[in-house]
Amino acid sequence: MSESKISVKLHILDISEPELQPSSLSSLAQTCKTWGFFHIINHGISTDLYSKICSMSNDLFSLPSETKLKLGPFSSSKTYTPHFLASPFFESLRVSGPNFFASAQSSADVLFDQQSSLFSEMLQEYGTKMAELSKKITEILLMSLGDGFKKKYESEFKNCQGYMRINNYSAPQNLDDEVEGLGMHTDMSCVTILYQDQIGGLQVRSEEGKWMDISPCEGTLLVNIGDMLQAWSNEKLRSSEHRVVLRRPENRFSLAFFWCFEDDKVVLAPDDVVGEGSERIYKPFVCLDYLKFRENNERGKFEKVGFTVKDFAGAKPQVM
Ligand SMILES: O=C(O)CCC(=O)C(=O)O
Ligand SMILES: [Fe+2]
Repeated sequence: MSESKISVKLHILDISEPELQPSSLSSLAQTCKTWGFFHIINHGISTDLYSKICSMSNDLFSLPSETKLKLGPFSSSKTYTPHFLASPFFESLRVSGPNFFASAQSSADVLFDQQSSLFSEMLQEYGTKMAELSKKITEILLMSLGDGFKKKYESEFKNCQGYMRINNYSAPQNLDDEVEGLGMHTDMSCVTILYQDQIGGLQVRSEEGKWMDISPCEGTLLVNIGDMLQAWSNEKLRSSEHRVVLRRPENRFSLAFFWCFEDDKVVLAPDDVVGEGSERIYKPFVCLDYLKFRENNERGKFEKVGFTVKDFAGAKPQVM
């Protein structure tokens, strides 16, 4: 499967800057149209918080399968995705906002014998910070679309909600070649903020269909555009296909935060976003209907995707 070990060079956005230069905004817009991925620096999350969450996550995923399976996918809580659903190497735990503490604690209560709120407190802190960052990032992305778009935050994005997935990739044995840890997919979010550890393996698919590595870069977080924002921006922002390949006999840890429209939001690119003389690429659709489509469709299922928002709401029929 080894196709490419070429790393892509992505725009780096300093999120602490109070005012961005027009050149920085236009470079961001270009990156988002071409790759849909960029790095952020000075995000204010300490390495200490990541080490702690990573170590807690190790404890959690080391529990026996029977214990973890009490959380899903066939239990009522469905917060746990076991091995073999997305890939033999992938498992994850979902923690939902806005009350990340309560969500994490309800999983911790099932998993751990000893009562402790440390895990949930950390995830509450992380979730809150990620929600703040997501708001800031969305506003900057709106500004990158052009003058006057920032004000759309209030009317369109103020009810966005976040959830996160703690992802654990187990170490592949007998590595002659790389293996797929997480199959090709697009995210269903508006934006995703991703922390990946130093193992590497995340890849983005170029517009020409070539897989490019996104190498870990210490101190940065990775942001990518999801399907909701691709549709809302009439493809001025791209939701790129990505995947994870495993090349090293080591465990890999990542933490993905998804910032999404509320379930009953009708996604429709505003006229001024579409622009005069351009066609609207997507028909209006209700967010939850798209999420269900992805969940229920064999070809659009969870991480294994060939079927996304364009197939669901594209104004023109897709050539299959
Ligand atoms: O583990 C990673 O680096 C990527 C995870 C991912 O793409 C996802 O959870 O949607
Ligand atoms: Fe993803």
